[in-house]
Amino acid sequence: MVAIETMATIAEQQQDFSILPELPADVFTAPLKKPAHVGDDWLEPKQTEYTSDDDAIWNDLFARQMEVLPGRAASAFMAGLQKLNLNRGGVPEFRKLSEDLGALTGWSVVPVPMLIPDHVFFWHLANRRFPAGNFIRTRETFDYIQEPDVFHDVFGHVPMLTDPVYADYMQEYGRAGWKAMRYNHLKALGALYWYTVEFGLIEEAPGDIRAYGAGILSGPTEAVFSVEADSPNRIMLNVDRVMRTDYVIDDLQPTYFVIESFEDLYRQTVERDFDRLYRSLGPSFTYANSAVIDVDDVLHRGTQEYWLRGGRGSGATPI
Ligand SMILES: C[C@H](O)[C@H](O)[C@H]1CNc2nc(N)[nH]c(=O)c2N1
Ligand SMILES: N[C@@H](Cc1ccccc1)C(=O)O
Ligand SMILES: [Fe+2]
Repeated sequence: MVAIETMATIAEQQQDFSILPELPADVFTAPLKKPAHVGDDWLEPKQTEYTSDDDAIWNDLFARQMEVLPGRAASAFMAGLQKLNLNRGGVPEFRKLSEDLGALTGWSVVPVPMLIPDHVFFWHLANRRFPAGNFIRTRETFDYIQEPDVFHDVFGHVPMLTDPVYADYMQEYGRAGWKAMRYNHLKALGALYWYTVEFGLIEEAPGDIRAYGAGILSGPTEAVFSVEADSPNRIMLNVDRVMRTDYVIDDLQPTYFVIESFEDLYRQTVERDFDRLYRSLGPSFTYANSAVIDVDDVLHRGTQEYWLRGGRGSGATPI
C-alpha cells in the first residue's frame, strides 16, 4: 500500500516549479525577437553580397543537381531554370531575377534573414513576393541543412513560379493562410504546402512521374528516391486526405502525393471552399505519414524499407 503521505509528496513535487528554468520577466510582453536591421516586413534591406566561395558553393550545388534532375524534374521546372538563366554562375542577384520573373508572371523574390512568422510569409505570397533566405550553406553543411538557404529557396522554388497556373496557386495559398489561422488549422494547411510545394510529384504522362516540389529538387538524394525508389508510397493527391496527414521534416518522405497537372492542383484547392473541411478537422493529424488508407488512389505502395531500417543516420540506403 502506498502511504497517503507519499502521494502527497509526489503531488507537492509536481507543484515545485523551482526545478524549471527561470523565464525572463517580460516573456509574455516582449516584442517578437528579430534582427534589429529587418523591418516589420521581415525583409533584409538588401541582398547579401556573396564571396567567391559562396558563388562556388552555388555552382557546385547547381552542377550536382543537374546530374540527377533531367528526366526526374517536372518539365515546368526545367523550363523555368532555362527562362531565368539560373546557371549564369554564382548566387543569382535577386533584383535581376525579380525583373525576369516579374516579366513572366508578376512575381518577385525578396531577401529574408531566416524563417519568418507565418502571417508575414502568407502576406508576401499573397502579394506575389517570394521570401528567400539569402544566406548560403557552407561546405560543412553542403549535403543537409535544416533552415532554407538561398539554394533551396531560389533553385528549388523560383523556377516553378514561371508557370502561370503554379504562380497563381502560390498566391492563393498565401491568401488562404488567414482563414486557416482563424480556424486554428494552420498545421493542416501546412501539410498541404508540404505535400505539394515542397514534396509534390506530377504524373506528366501515364507512368511518367516527375518531381516539382522544391524540397525534392534542391537535393540529390530525394530527387531520385521520390520518383524511383520502392520504399515510399506514391498516391494521387486528395486534399481532404493530405490535410489530415502527418509529415516528416528531417528525413526523406515515407509518402509522396501526385497531381495530374497544375490545373488539377488549382481545381482541388483554389476552386473549392475549405470552410467545411476546416470545421470537420480534429485537433491533430489523423493519418500517419506512412499510412495507406482505403480511399487512396495508389500508384505505388511503398515497402517503407528505408524508413523501417531506421532512416537518416542509420546507414540505411535510400535506393
Ligand atoms: C506554414 C507556414 O506558413 C510555413 O511553415 C512558413 C513559415 N515561415 C517561412 N519563412 C520562410 N522564410 N520560408 C518558408 O518557407 C516559411 N514557411
Ligand atoms: N480555396 C481555399 C483556399 C486555398 C487556396 C489555395 C491553396 C489552398 C487553399 C479556401 O477556401 O480556404
Ligand atoms: Fe521550401
